[in-house]
Amino acid sequence: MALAGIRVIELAGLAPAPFCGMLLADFGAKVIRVDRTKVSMAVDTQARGKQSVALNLKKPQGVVILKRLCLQSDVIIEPFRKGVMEKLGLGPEDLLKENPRLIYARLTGYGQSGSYAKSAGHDINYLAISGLLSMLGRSQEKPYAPLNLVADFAGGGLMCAFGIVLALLERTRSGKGQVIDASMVEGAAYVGSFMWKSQNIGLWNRARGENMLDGGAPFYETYRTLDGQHMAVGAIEPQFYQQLIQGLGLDPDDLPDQMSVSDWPELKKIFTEVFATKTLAEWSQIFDGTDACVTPVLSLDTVLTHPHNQERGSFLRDDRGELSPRPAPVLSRTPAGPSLSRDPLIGEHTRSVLMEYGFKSADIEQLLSDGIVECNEAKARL
Ligand SMILES: C[C@H](CCC[C@@H](C)[C@H]1CC[C@H]2[C@@H]3[C@H](O)C[C@@H]4C[C@H](O)CC[C@]4(C)[C@H]3C[C@H](O)[C@]12C)C(=O)SCCNC(=O)CCNC(=O)[C@H](O)C(C)(C)COP(=O)(O)OP(=O)(O)OC[C@H]1O[C@@H](n2cnc3c(N)ncnc32)[C@H](O)[C@@H]1OP(=O)(O)O
Repeated sequence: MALAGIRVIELAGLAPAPFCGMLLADFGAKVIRVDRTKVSMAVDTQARGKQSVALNLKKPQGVVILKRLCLQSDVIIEPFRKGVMEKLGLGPEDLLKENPRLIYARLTGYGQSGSYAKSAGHDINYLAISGLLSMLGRSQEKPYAPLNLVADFAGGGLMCAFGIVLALLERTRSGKGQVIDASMVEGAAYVGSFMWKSQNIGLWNRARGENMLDGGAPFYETYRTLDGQHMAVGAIEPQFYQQLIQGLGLDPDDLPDQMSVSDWPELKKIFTEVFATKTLAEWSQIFDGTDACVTPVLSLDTVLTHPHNQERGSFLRDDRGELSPRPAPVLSRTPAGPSLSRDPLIGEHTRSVLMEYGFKSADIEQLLSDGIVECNEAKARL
């Protein structure tokens, strides 16, 4: 796998950093998640392929252990508010001094500088400050955040993983690590570059929800079917739009022009009425194999049974039968090899990881009895 041999220390966080760690693990990195002690249940739902060490960083010995782990690792991902790591004596200066090859990734909402740097926040706040939230939502309605996909995952976890891979690549030339300041506000805005750079071609001239790609156009919309499901329509280009009209059984001569914006509401009404006359299966049969750009809106439960997804093996089931997306993209020689085993329990690998990093058995027992680290091997065997 592409990242085989890379060791990553991921300090446990909420959603973006765990996703970043999972991406690296899927592509072969050894990812050790450092959890707090005295926590009963992991909230990391993106723990595929990771190991867990439970370590109390509020104790000086805990800090020493983390430093030792970082000394023999390639990457650390920290998901805390600005200043937290420095307060613990684990800031970039401390760790890079000891391991100049270390890549120190700081995944935060607002970045390491600026007046918001120390403020709490979540995806919706970062999306708001990025400018993008103002563009998301239906006509005449308030802005609407599309789950926590854009800032947490695209602009946050994924962008941070990109930064880490860039830094690893650069290190092969310089031999040096570096600090990555991954701000979700900036990551989200960057993912949205198209929105800034396409303003001068008139794509966003109208109010929110009234443009071509934000729900304004009848040919870029979802429609309810007879059986209460939905079809997605993305027939932008005239030659594809023509196939949409044909599939709907409409006569183009009876309809206003595709690009007549003032007629869009009327055209939407017509499409809505027609889509409501057939089931999702019937519409799929009509449009599959055409270039009308019309597809069924699948649920998380039905993706697996769709022929295209089945043919490509786009989703996988783990040992417990849970379904999730296969890692993307697919590399021809060194594809990802996601773990199919259950997620780690908190502290399940404390002992084995510490041994691997050179700690002696007796020292580990002492750390356990002092409450600096915790083990959950017994629970894991149940
Ligand atoms: C929209 C998403 C978030 C969705 C997440 C939800 C899925 C989950 C959120 C709450 C969860 C539920 C809840 O936990 C209750 C249940 C728990 C149960 O176990 C499971 C079920 C639950 C219902 C559970 C279910 C779900 O998991 C939830 C609903 C996002 O937007 S995520 C993005 C958030 N933003 C960032 O990540 C940006 C950077 N980070 C920050 O800005 C801050 O970290 C943040 C997120 C604002 C949190 O601030 P907080 O004050 O809590 O922390 P920090 O200031 O960063 O400081 C961390 C302190 O912890 C100490 N520490 C860290 N590691 C250790 C250690 N190993 N040992 C000892 N101490 C440690 C560290 O030193 C800091 O201490 P100080 O405060 O003293 O400096």
